[in-house]
Amino acid sequence: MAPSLSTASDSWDVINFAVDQGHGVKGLADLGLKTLPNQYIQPPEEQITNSTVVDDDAIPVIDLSNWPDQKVMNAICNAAEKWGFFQIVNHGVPMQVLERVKEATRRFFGQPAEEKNKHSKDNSPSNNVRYGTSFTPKAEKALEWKDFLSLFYVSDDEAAALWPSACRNEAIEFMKESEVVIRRLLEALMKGLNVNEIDEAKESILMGSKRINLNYYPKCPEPELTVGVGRHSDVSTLTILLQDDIGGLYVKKLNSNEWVHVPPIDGAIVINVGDALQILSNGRYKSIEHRVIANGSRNRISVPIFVNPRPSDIIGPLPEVLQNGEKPIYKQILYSDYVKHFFRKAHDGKETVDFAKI
Ligand SMILES: COc1cc(/C=C/C(=O)SCCNC(=O)CCNC(=O)[C@H](O)C(C)(C)COP(=O)(O)OP(=O)(O)OC[C@H]2O[C@@H](n3cnc4c(N)ncnc43)[C@H](O)[C@@H]2OP(=O)(O)O)ccc1O
Ligand SMILES: O=C(O)CCC(=O)C(=O)O
Ligand SMILES: [Fe+2]
Repeated sequence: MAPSLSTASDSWDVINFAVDQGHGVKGLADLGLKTLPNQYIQPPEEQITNSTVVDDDAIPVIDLSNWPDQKVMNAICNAAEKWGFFQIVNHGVPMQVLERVKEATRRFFGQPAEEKNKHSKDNSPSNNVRYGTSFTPKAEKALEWKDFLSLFYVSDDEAAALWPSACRNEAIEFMKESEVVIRRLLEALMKGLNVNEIDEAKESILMGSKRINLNYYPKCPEPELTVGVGRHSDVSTLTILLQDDIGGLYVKKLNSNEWVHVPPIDGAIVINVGDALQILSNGRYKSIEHRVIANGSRNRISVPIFVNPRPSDIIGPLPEVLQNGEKPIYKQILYSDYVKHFFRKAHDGKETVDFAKI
């Protein structure tokens, strides 16, 4: 049972309640706490302050309505090189699909903790379905103010058997409806690297597996002391991110200490390059650090689809990128080793990609 607000202000086991019993930060927020539990207080250097945020610059917004258009393809490659992040509009994924998956996310997290916790690491019958809170609580010095459901796609049959019914159909629909645009983006990015055909092997490395996460950031007491998600880059090839209208995602500008906000645009999808594509492109396309603030007045949701190599793929700089004598800066690595390395430690900015450096 959840503690009362008066119990909550005494010393009680926050970790046991939020992590082990599966109440998550939503459970903490529902208690109406007035102060942030100590376990969520981030060190000052990780707290997000206005001093490093700039508002005179923004990630590109790219209109895909005239596909295929060389100018648009160039804009995609330039954005991937200079920002690692961009937004797309007129992308072809129907608005109703986007609305349905956002609604399903709210429905899943609106359920009682006992229901959500059936999908926790300890209770889920499969590693492919995981409900949790923060990022990797056992390895973190300070927790993050976020609950998540992470769904690794294997097949429709497996999803029908294992994914939570509160959001299963909508999550699959979003994944399927975004396939065309994912392929287009990857084709454009590959052309920019002199890869003119995506054969079977490249298809596996670029988009052989997918994971969809549903993220829930409840409103937070003392939001300035914590983070929604700490500084990290994604380990994917590309991430297709749907956010609601609240805002709070910040992206680090290349070669600087400045951060820019990613403003919510109705109907837009945020795209970012992940570590796998940075490695495949030998550093040409940038997997950029990003983070999410906690919000003191409203709940926020987001739904990233991580497009990845298959776990069994070996990834390294593509031969086409090295054909003119360019030196590889990354070694060949087994993708699942890379991902395990990422998941076993707390968020630490761009450190993960060093694991693959020569
Ligand atoms: C959650 O908050 C996040 C997430 C992110 C994610 C960003 C991405 O880019 S996700 C894309 C990742 N790529 C893939 O999923 C495709 C490839 N998949 C694999 O290689 C494997 O499925 C695997 C992920 C490595 C799992 O392999 P398995 O053999 O089953 O290994 P395990 O022992 O189960 O897991 C290893 C280790 O990782 C932890 N873990 C696994 N899955 C998740 C998950 N979805 N979320 C969090 N942690 C996970 C697991 O607990 C294990 O750690 P232990 O300490 O328990 O050993 C970005 C930002 C966020 O805030
Ligand atoms: O919630 C967001 O806007 C971004 C979340 C994120 O970076 C992630 O899940 O990898
Ligand atoms: Fe991310």
